[in-house]
Amino acid sequence: MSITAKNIWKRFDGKAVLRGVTVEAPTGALVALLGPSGSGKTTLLRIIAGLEVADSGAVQFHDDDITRHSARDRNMGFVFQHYALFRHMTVFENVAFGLRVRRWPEQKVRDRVHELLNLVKLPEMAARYPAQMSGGQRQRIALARALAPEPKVILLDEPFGALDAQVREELRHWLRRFHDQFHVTSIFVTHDQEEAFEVADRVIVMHDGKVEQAGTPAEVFEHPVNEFVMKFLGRVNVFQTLLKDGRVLLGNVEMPVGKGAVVETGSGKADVYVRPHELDIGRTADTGNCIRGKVVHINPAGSVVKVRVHAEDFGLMVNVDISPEKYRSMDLRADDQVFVSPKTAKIFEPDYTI
Ligand SMILES: Nc1ncnc2c1ncn2[C@@H]1O[C@H](COP(=O)(O)OP(=O)(O)OP(=O)(O)O)[C@@H](O)[C@H]1O
Repeated sequence: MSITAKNIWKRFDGKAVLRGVTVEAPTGALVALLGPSGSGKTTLLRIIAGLEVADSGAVQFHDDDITRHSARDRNMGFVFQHYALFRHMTVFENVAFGLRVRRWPEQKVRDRVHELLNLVKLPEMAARYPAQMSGGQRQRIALARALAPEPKVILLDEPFGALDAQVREELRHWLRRFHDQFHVTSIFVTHDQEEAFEVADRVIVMHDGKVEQAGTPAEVFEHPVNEFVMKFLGRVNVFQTLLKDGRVLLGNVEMPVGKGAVVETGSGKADVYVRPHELDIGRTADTGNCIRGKVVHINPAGSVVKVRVHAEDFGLMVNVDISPEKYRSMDLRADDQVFVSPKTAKIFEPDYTI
């Protein structure tokens, strides 16, 4: 069952927090709403859930307009950041709650609760109370509870936000595998880019009450449509360059931005974006087209080695990511002189100053 929110507007106290937002979660997809705090993700999710009313716009369940349906009639499951489990009820009763509200017969309730506890791999927890479980286990039970009444859509609002990094990562993989098994259409709110990319089939990047870009994780990461998306989706160096005669120059260094109207016809200043892994580093100025600098810091922890280089000629810090092999073979240290060359670069609309 696909779900669509069309041209949603919402104001709080006169301030528009959603400004004509359209999003779609195709049948069986796991879609992430990704954006910084205050971009309107939760408000949009609550409107889809029927917990908040939009000023204008429509919510559709497949081809049915459900804009005026109550939250209860929408039959969607929710999982929130802060464990929404009832403290005074056992795990069994928590999972059974939505079924009892719907007056399921007792035997069906029992069968369904046990089925779900098996699904979330916590069958032995039925008699426990929420306080007797870890945060990660509680969120799995919260998901079991949301799934119990067989909803067509699951809405998750920062479900792992309150957990520590390691548990969060485990739960992400778990959620992804879980989703691959059951394919319930799901919308997942997060402000964590890594989380969105690891879990979702589609990512919708929101900012300031609008959708900036929607697509697969690879599409939005590799082809960001604007500066906001570029900056939001990972670390990036921003170079202030000059457009001149079809060239994009940082001093004498030409930025390999490819062809396009901006470069062909533009002049004046323009920001150019280069991800740390799109820069090469060497001890000599082999290509000639490189930025001279001094290594100020090296962080070798992780799958890439993060090198910070001070480019004196331009008065800027440049972040370069290199492989551990390259780091070892160069025997790179702080204070070494290096030459940094861009392998590829990206330019958006220029900031004309003429
Ligand atoms: N009930 C409300 N009354 C007034 N303002 C609200 C209400 N709910 C949300 N807002 C405001 O709407 C804006 C969007 O909030 P929302 O919670 O949707 O953003 P978000 O992207 O989910 O942020 P976060 O990641 O911090 O939860 C914020 O400026 C917030 O203060």
